Amino acid sequence: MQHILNNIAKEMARETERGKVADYIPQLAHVDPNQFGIAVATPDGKMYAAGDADTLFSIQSISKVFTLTIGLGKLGDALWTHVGREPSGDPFNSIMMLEHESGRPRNPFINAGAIAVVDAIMMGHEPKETLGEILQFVRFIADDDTISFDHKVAASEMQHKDRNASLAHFMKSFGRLKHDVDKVLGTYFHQCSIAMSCRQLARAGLFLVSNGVNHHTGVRVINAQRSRRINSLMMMCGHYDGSGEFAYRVGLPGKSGVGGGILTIAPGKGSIAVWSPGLDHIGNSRLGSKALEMFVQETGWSVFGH
Ligand SMILES: NC(=O)CC[C@H](N)C(=O)O
Repeated sequence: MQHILNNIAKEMARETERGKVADYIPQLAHVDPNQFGIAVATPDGKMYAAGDADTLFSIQSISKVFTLTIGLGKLGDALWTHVGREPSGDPFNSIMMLEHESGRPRNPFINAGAIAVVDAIMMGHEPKETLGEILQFVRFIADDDTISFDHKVAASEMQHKDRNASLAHFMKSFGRLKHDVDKVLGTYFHQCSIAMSCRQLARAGLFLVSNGVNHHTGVRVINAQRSRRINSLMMMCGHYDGSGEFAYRVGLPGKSGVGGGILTIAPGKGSIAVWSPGLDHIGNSRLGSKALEMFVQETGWSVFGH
């Protein structure tokens, strides 16, 4: 495994087409695109890593997997009255389908859906309390109390919130959001600003590898059925309108973020986190996807076989 990761990191270092760093969040535009990291955590407690696997990056939309897990824990199936679970085939920040579907977002991984989920888990609480809960959960699954928000990234997004604010106000006009729009957005931007390394992220994904149990800590996080369902959603919706392409090339549940990270789950085998800040036109990490494609080719870890 270590050999495979070293080879992938070496290949990626040679790449010249590295994609484009997200610049609509000015704080992310400063990130050096010449970075690449990969880490694999396995249920037997092993961790393999190569490249910039200890560098912290903004997990952005990968956080939507964690808030979905919290939301299902709090509301159970009632969460599905707030958000659907079908692939959108649209960009992550699209407003189009919201009107047709009366303000109920298609799935929890597009921005509108994640905003609806965070509104649901706030349940009358102040943003600070909800953020404390989200951070506590991420630290718990990653078994790492050093994980924190990057307040500069959150502030940068708040300053350039127009698109997400439009989505939120539009949903609110259908009576879909319970809380004040700015409070919901502030909470959403902070959840997206969580900074983690590939190693931390790979460990955080372990509970989805083993039917809800994190074998690193030995603790059951969710039940097996819920774990299976979250993985299905990641497979179908985790890369927005690039989800089909990711399934075709990699064949694993995965969730990307515009910080350039991708968390990928190989059920029963391991949790793989990759990071490279340059994005493709859809907003998914260009080298991250490429590295994962190489990884499944070498390991045969795709759920569809070699
Ligand atoms: N795809 C993403 O990672 C988008 C998340 C980002 N915080 C946004 O709302 O635009």
